[in-house]
Amino acid sequence: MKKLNGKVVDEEELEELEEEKEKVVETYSNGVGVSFGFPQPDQNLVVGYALTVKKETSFLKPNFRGLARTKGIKFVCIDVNRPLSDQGPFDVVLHKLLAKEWCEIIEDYRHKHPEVTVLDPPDAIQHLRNRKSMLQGVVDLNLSDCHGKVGVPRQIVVTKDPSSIPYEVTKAGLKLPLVAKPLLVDGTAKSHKLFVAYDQLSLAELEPPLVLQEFVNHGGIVFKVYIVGESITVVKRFSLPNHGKRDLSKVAGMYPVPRVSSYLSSAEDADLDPSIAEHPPRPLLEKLATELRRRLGMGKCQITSAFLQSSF
Ligand SMILES: Nc1ncnc2c1ncn2[C@@H]1O[C@H](COP(=O)(O)OP(=O)(O)OP(=O)(O)O)[C@@H](O)[C@H]1O
Ligand SMILES: O=P(O)(O)O[C@H]1[C@H](O)[C@@H](O)[C@H](OP(=O)(O)O)[C@@H](OP(=O)(O)O)[C@H]1O
Repeated sequence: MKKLNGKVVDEEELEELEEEKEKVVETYSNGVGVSFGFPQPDQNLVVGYALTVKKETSFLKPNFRGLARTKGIKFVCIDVNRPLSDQGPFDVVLHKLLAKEWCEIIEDYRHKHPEVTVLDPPDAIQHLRNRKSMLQGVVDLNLSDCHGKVGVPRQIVVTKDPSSIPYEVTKAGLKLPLVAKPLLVDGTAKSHKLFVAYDQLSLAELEPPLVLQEFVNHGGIVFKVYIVGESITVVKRFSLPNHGKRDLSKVAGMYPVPRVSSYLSSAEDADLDPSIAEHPPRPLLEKLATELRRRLGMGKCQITSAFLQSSF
């Protein structure tokens, strides 16, 4: 463990943050249409934030703070060791801390300060902490007549006894290769550690709780779709390459997947086959956004050019 800006971070986290600092980052947010009452530039809006060091570093970058300042938005760090009501006043409280005690503090604050926009109310995002429940709103989407379809890869959840995984996979009829993902999503590096498994036996080496998802060939590109209020932003990222039937007979074992589609993997300027690189059609995105807003109140999803057999 080491200290950064007075906060304790583990070695892996620190390494990631330092790597990140060296990279030039583009801000792709256009801020258009954000619906929770952003002020005109001559007004002031105070956003209190409570974030991990990792999130503060990746999100509150100097260029983003600068852009916000020009729009009259000021970010103020919340001291989690002091009562929240003694701080501020805030127009917005932005937080991504998951501890139970913190969630209770935030809920209490929301009730005492209904005039403050809390992003996000813990109850509203609870289902996003689990890779099974986060897909629930997508599983039963019925987007007919809008230039595509949206679905979820076939998957099972394994909560215990890794030695039973090969049996469970056979029982569910899942086809190899499989993508193994930690079930719980808590913002740690561990929760983003994915593996691709090419044979049944190696599956027993995995550490539950996890989801095992069929690998969906999609041409090595994903589109991340960010929906905030009325605004829909699509970015094109590199992804895992297709696997062929022939490769499969030669490959065995389990392979860790790096953060293959992070913002460092932008494919915006790559020279790609138009059949995989063209953005998903606007009517599909708009319908998807409408449905996600209705069901979840917000949305971020990933879709591929095969649009869209899958949303992972
Ligand atoms: N079922 C799948 N079939 C093929 N590739 C997949 C599948 N699931 C995930 N991937 C690949 O792995 C990447 C990461 O998957 P996922 O988004 O589920 O994990 P994550 O840790 O939340 O990643 P991110 O930080 O990019 O949001 C995807 O962008 C995609 O490239
Ligand atoms: O930057 P994009 O491509 O949108 O991917 C995000 C992931 O989807 C999020 O899950 C990451 O947040 P968490 O690490 O808190 O889960 C988030 O982590 P970050 O905010 O620390 O960059 C990103 O990696």
